[in-house]
Amino acid sequence: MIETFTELHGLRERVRGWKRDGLRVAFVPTMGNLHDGHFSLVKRAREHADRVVASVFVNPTQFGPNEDFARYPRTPEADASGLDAAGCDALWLPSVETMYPYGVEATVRVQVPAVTQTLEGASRPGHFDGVATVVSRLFNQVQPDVAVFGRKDYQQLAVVRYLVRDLAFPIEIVGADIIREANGLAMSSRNQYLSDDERTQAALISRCLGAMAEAIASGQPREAVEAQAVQRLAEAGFQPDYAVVRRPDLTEPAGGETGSMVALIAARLGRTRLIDNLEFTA
Ligand SMILES: Nc1ncnc2c1ncn2[C@@H]1O[C@H](COP(=O)(O)OP(=O)(O)OP(=O)(O)O)[C@@H](O)[C@H]1O
Ligand SMILES: CC(C)(CO)[C@@H](O)C(=O)[O-]
Ligand code: BAL
Repeated sequence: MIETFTELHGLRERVRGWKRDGLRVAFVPTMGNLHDGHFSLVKRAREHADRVVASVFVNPTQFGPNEDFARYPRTPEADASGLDAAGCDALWLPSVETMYPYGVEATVRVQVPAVTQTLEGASRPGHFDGVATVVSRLFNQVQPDVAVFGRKDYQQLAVVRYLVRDLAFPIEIVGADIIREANGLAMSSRNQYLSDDERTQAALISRCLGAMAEAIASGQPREAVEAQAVQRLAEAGFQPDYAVVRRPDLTEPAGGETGSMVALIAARLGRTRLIDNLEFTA
């Protein structure tokens, strides 16, 4: 049966006990309202460790002033039973006061400038400072051997890899594949904001990513492929923030370059902002 911890002392005692017994501990950080994408991370974590801790914390410092912090779906009971069924051993469920005991505004901030100037970092100023700050705190609180992050948040995974490297966290980072609905829509807590019609429409994002990958692999120029994707999304009623092709490290590929690539899209549909990506070889 999963154990829920709301105070740091209890969580630390439990994790220390496991480590004293020579057990390897994995960590899955989330913002809750869990779905099969999150549960796949727990299963992945299980493959890498003897015990799994998940956190549910809607982190105020990664939301912009006009974003959805207040209305972000919060479902702690359902999250705990879903995590239990997925084989998670402990749930770390801190309040904002427990996470930021000296105040949200006054807290030390962690920045990862190398990968946060573009894409999500440009569309959501300050977002990755909040992510890097809370992930650093969470890593120090849980002190796992391994942590699992979804590849859906592709740039976030890059940020976390930099963080671990530069701050020398002794934690192995595992990236887990994107879990999708039957129509191709990447699972996401924010899909809850979509109406039934929008949910059907939203599958266009993954189809656009597939078309971008095919077009690049067949030698079409990157700028034209990106512009076509933006146009297709806009014509279908989306407000695209970006539709781009990048190298795996998120730098811009040269014209005609081949090898590993990633196509990334962020677009608003009604009041919902969606992101998705597709890794491919050109
Ligand atoms: N469909 C998915 N497949 C794989 N991993 C996922 C998926 N959705 C979320 N994750 C991962 O789960 C972790 C927690 O993400 P988070 O709680 O923000 O969920 P989310 O569904 O992405 O929410 P949001 O809608 O707010 O972006 C992150 O590492 C994220 O990449
Ligand atoms: C990593 C994370 C839990 C930090 O708040 C969040 O950004 C998320 O859910 O992807
Ligand atoms: N899934 C990334 C967290 C966020 O959008 O704030």
